[in-house]
Amino acid sequence: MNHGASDFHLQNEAGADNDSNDFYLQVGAGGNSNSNGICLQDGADKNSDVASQLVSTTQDRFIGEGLSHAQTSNQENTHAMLFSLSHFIGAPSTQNMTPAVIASVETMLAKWKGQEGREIEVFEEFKLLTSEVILRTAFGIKDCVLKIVKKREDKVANGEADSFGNDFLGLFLNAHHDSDKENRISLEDLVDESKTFYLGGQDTVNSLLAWSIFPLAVHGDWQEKARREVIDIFGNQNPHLEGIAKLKTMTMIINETLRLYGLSSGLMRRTGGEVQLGKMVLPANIDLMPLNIAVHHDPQLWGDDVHLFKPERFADGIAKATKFNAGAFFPFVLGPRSCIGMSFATTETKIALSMILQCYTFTLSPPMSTHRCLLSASDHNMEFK
Ligand code: HEM
Repeated sequence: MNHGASDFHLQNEAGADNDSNDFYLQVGAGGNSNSNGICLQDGADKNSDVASQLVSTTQDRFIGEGLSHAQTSNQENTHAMLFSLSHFIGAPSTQNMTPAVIASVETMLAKWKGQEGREIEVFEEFKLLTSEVILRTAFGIKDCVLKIVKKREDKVANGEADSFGNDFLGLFLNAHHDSDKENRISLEDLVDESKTFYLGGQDTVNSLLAWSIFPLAVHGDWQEKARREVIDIFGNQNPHLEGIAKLKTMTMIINETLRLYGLSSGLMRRTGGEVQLGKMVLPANIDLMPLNIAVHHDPQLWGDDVHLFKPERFADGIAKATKFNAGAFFPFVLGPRSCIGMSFATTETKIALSMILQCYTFTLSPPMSTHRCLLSASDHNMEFK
């Protein structure tokens, strides 16, 4: 379902009262310059027309059997990959990625300066940003994966380098050359994983950024709280990992954004054997689609204000917000097939939002009236001020 565009009116923080510094940003999660639509219920990877075509028609050819599509028959390899990748994408790697994210956000902000007074399609801007980040962090260079693989292998073989590199591709190459046959992945898998990471790292963070900036434009009080926290922690300096870990208000905002505008509406699962689900007995080999969006919008779990943007529900952490119901909040899924890019995604989002908040205030721009109708019609009761 596509909703229309959401436009933002940004003010340069340095000259917040100066009209000449004002400019408009437009957020359209549709990723399609014609529709500029925001989709409240579809998955992030399905938000853009282009992405949904890929998912529905060319996914296998394009993505192949990357981690996200690995079937249970591949699970041993998948688990081996998951184990090492989780470690790579988890805490240690956020240190490696921080300078790359900062450099990419700086490029974006420099471009915004030149665009003052004009409307900017923020979703497109974030798409470029996240694409650049993933290329810098995941592959280092933009060339064809196989060409890079060959180059790196040659270097290690000639003794010019002692490792395949510190990025995702280097990790995949290590797995490809693993001395233990059980853990080894084929070259084909390596290429598929690279494509999965490229797509996984781009559309998802792009959407999270666009959806996070949206309620902040609507709820100026939360925007101000977030800015105060950012300034308290970083001042006017670039974000650093130690400070990112202290961004409590921003974490609450991101969690509430993921709850309300979660990027995936449901998850495809197949029963491996007969299984009891509550009072139901499900036979083997049937497809299920647990709807995380339904759980995230269930008033019995979250209260009557379930449709309102209220980051304060996460003030004492996820456990308290969910009344200790572990299955009530799973934007990155729970269990062995959970998202391995979670830490990467949230860190990138926090860096980008911090740097935007340091420079600009933003409000919804006049064309948002269309959205007001759409949003209230869709029972989301967004409070527009
Ligand atoms: C806000 C950002 C993101 C969200 C909300 C998100 C959400 C999810 C969800 C819901 C799944 C489970 C899908 C399923 O089981 O059917 C998943 C899996 C996955 N995600 Fe993410 N993701 C995000 C960012 C990323 C990033 C940045 C990367 C990579 C750099 C990534 C890589 C993956 C991979 C490889 C899987 C498959 C894991 C497996 O099946 O074993 N994700 N993600």
